[in-house]
Amino acid sequence: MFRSAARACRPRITPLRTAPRAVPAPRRSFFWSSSSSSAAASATDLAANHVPSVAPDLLPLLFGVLLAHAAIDESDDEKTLHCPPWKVESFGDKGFGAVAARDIKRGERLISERPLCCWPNNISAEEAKRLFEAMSEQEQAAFMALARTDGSGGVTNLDEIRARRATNGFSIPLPAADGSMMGKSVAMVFPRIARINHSCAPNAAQAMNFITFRMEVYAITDIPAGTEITIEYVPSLITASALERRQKLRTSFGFDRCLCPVCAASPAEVELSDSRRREIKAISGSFRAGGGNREANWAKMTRIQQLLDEEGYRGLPDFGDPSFNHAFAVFRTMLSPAQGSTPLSASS
Ligand SMILES: C[S@@+](CC[C@H](N)C(=O)[O-])C[C@H]1O[C@@H](n2cnc3c(N)ncnc32)[C@H](O)[C@@H]1O
Repeated sequence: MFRSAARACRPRITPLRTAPRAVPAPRRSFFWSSSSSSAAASATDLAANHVPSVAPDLLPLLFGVLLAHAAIDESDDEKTLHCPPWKVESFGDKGFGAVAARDIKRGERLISERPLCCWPNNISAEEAKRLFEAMSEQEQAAFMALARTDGSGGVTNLDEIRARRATNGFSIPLPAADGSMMGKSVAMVFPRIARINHSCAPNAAQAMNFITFRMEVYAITDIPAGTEITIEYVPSLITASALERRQKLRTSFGFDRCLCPVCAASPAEVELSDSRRREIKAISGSFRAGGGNREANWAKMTRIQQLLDEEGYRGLPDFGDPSFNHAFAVFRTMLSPAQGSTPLSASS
């Protein structure tokens, strides 16, 4: 199952789309006693982005209503909703994969897709069967058409339903009402996105949009027509050696041998890649110890970026440390200033 959710499926939390109705200024009436001004003020506060108290047995119904009415992002067009710019082709040992059907520009959204199912991460065979049987025939057919891994990792010896869920599911942390992550993750399967294979130097990235309840995939490089579109399944691979990545992919997905260009390169190139990733790990880890002046830190970040470039890694890396991830994202923003301006220097 995709474990990349914590970073790559990072939900984009934005305020509720439906603007709350303006609450009139409290007026004295027989509803409010003269001593109720504080109650009136807190009611005004509540109206802005309030999550109502809901009786538990109404939750499934309300969730269904919210899903049915969740607005489509205005920038979603028919293509990203229904017809992604890729063809599904066979890639031999990797099974099927997604190939760009036309030239794709960096930053393009390739798809915006609702999950086929949204299930607990760990379920028994009986529970999986029950949930599967509750799906429509069309949903069941789409689900069963997906790949199932028979590899040697964590997804062996599973029944047909759970094996498909494990091979194709994203484990997605749910956001809390205040925008923080609740820590509880659920498994979601997106039938078109599920055809995208993994790469340790991907050209696309995925993110869950909880407003539309759709997974979105973006190109992070230009992707020429005929090129395979890939995403990263597991977080923090940028600091892992080929062997460590193999172990992580085996445990999470049951595929033993990553056939991406980084892992399938010659032994000498793999060794070079390992040494770059070791250095990235060492430098990013050195920030945890704290200290260092701005110039030294800038130099370290610059070195990491150089190593990433040599590695052909175009995504925003997950170093396994949220605060360093954030610092590096800020560094990247400073590296690519608006056109026409001068990059900020270490001393500025
Ligand atoms: C979500 S599916 C991807 C689509 C799948 N190839 C298909 O035929 O539908 C994940 C499975 O694809 C295969 N796969 C994906 N990326 C791979 C890679 N880099 N190397 C080898 N196999 C890969 C593995 O069997 C993995 O369990």
